[in-house]
Amino acid sequence: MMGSSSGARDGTDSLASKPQSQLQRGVRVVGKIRPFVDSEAGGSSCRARVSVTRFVGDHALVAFDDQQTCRKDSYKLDWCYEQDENIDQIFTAEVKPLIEGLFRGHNGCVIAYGAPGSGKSQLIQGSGQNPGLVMIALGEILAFANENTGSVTVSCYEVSQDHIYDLLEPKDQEVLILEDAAKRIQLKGLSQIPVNSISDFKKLSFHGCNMGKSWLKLPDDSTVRSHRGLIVYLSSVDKESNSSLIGKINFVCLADYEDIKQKGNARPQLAESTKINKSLYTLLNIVCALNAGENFIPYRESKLTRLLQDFLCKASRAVLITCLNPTICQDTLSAVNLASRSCQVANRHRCHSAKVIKSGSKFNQSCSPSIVGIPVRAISQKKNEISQCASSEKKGYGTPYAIRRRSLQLGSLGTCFSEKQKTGFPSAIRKKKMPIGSSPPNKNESRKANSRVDVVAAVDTCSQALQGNVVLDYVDVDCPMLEEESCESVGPNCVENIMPTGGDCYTNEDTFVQDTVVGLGCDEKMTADPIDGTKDEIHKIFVNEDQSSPPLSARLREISNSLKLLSTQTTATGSPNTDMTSTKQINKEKLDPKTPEVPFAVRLENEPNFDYIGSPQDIFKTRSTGLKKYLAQECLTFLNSANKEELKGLKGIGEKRATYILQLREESSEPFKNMDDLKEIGLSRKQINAMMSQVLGDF
Ligand SMILES: Nc1ncnc2c1ncn2[C@@H]1O[C@H](COP(=O)(O)OP(=O)(O)OP(=O)(O)O)[C@@H](O)[C@H]1O
Repeated sequence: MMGSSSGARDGTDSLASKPQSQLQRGVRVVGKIRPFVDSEAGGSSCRARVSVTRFVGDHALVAFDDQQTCRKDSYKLDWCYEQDENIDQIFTAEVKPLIEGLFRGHNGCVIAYGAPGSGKSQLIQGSGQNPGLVMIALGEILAFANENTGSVTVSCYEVSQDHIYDLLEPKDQEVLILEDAAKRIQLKGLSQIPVNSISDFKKLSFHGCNMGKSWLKLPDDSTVRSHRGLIVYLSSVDKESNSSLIGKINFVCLADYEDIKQKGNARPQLAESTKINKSLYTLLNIVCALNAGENFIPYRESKLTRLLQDFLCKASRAVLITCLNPTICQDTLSAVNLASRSCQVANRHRCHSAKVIKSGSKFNQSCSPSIVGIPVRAISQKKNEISQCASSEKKGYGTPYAIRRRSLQLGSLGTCFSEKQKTGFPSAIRKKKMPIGSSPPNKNESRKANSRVDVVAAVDTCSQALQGNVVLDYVDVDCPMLEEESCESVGPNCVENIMPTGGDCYTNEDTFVQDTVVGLGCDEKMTADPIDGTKDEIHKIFVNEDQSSPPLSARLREISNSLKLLSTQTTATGSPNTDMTSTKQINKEKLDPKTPEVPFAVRLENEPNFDYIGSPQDIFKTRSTGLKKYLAQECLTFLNSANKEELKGLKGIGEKRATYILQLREESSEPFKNMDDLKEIGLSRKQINAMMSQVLGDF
C-alpha cells in the first residue's frame, strides 16, 4: 500500500489475477497507478484518493474517492497495478506471455492509454535507469533470436490526424495500409531496421522526437499530439518443424485522453482533441467487440485501428494498460471509465444478467459492443440482431456523472440480495424495498397488484436495454414474495453476481454495499438466512452461471415480447393475473396480456415520484408516451452514430446533408440531443416523422 492507493485485498504476492497466458482470447484491460511525482509531494493527503481492491482470480476495482464532495466512483478492470508495483512486475505478468507467443509466431500488442501525465511514456519507454516495457521485451526477444538464429527488425510510426508516418526513415509520403491476399495488413512505406543488440537500438534516431532519442516524447515546442508505436518483428526457425516463424509485437503509446467537454479548448486544439478522442473510441470499440466475442470488428473506423488489425484480433494476444494519475482528475476518470467498459470482466457478465452495486460509490458496468457512440452495427441491424446483452450504454464518451442509471422494478421475477459485511463475505440475503405505490391495507394483495405493474414497467426498460439504447446499469428487483420464499423453480442460472469466485465482495467503508443477485430464473434455492450457509449458496449460483441455461437476454427478450403484446392488447378483457407467487408463471406462461380489473399504480421510470392511478386507457397513454420518447431517442442515437451510407439510406438525407451531419459530429460527438435539433439541419416535422418511422419501421 502506498500513498493514496489502498492495499490490495489479495496481498502482495499475487501479481495479476489472470495472467495473459491463461486467457483464451480478447484483450486484457488493466490499470496502473503511477507513483506520486515531486510536484505532488502532498498527494497522499489530498482530498481525492484512488484505491484499488483486487479480487484474486477475477478482477480489480479502482475507486476514486473525493472526500470533499463525498463522491465515489468505482471502475472494474481485469486487474490494476498499484503505485509501488514496478514495470518489471507488469512485464512479467502481462507482457512476457505475449513475448512467449511471439517466439511461436503469434502477434502481440501492448497499448498504453491514459490521461495526460499518467505515466504512459514511462511505462512503454522508460527512462535512464528504469527501462520501460519496450526495452525489457526487446532484451528478451534479442536473446531468443540469438539462441535460435533468428533476426529482429523494428519499425516506428506515428499516427497523427488519421495519417501514418514513419519515424525511422521519414519520407514525403505517408505510410499506406494495404491488405495482402491472405488478408494480412501490409504497411507500405514503413521501414524496418535490423537490430542485433540493445545498443543498436539505442543508436537509432527517431524523427520528429525529442532530441531524436525519445521516440515517444515530442519536441518541447511541439503542439501536435499523436499516437506512437514501435513494432518489433521476430523471424526465427521452429526447431521441431524446421519451418520459419514470423511474429510481431506492437508497443503503442496512445495520445493523451482529454475530456473535451471539460477543457474549453480553443478551436484548433478542440478539433485535434476531437480527432484523437475519436480514434481512441474506435480503438476501445475494437477492444470491446473482441472481448464481447463479436464477429464483426470495426477496424475500418480509423487508421489507428486498421494499422492494429493484425495485432488486435482473435488470433493475437493483447493488453491495454490504462495509466492512472494517483490524484483525481476528470480526464483520468473518463479514461478509466471507458477502459472499464471494454474489459473482459465486464463483458464476461454481459451475457448472463444484470447486476447492481449500490453504495455511495458508482459502478460502471459495461456491455455494449459499441462503447463510445461509434456503432459497431447500425441500429437497423441491431434491431434484428439483438446483442445478448442485458445492460448497455447508450453513449460511452460521457463522464461517469452523465451515465444514466435505471432502477427496474421487476415484480416477482426473483431476487436475491446479499449484504456485505466488513469481514468480507456477503452475509445476508435480504429483501429489498417495499413495493411502489401507496401503502396498502392488505400487504399481500398490494404486493400482488404492484408486482404486476412493476413487471410491466420493467419490460419497458428491458426492451430498451435489449436494443442497446438504455443504460441498464442494474436491474433492481422488488420482490416482496421472496422475503421468506425461495426463487426456485424458475429455471436454471438465475444469478449474476459481481462477486468473485473467491467469495469476496466490494467494500465500502461508509455505506454498506449491496450486491444484488437478479434472478430471472433460478434453480438454486436461496435462503433468507442471514448467516448460515449464505456463502455456499451464492457460490453454487456462480458455478451455475456457466451452465447451459438460456442467457438473460433471451429471457428479457421474452419479456419484451410480452410488453409488445400488452401494448397492443390493452383493451382486452379478462381478470388480472394477480397470482405472482411463482416466478415460473412469468417465464413459462409469459405475461398475460389482460387488463386488470382494478386500477393500479404505475411508476414511470424517469419520474420516480409520480404515482399514477387510472384506467387502462390512461395507463396505455402514459406508457405509449414513454415509448414515443424512447423511439425518438433511438432515432437520435442513429443520427449521432450512423455512417454516411447509413445516413443516406434515410428519407430526407442525401449526400449533402449526410456530409453536414458528419461535420457536425466532428465538432460535437453528439450533435442531436433532441428532435428540435433536427430542424436545424433543415428537416421539416413531416420529414422527421417519416424518418422516424423508417428508422423504427420494424419495431
Ligand atoms: N513508474 C514510474 N515511476 C516513477 N515516475 C513515474 C512513473 N511513471 C510516471 N512517472 C513520472 O510521472 C510523470 C509523467 O509520466 P509520463 O511522462 O510517462 O506520462 P505521460 O502519460 O507519458 O505524459 P504525457 O501527457 O506527456 O504523454 C513523469 O515525471 C514521470 O517521471
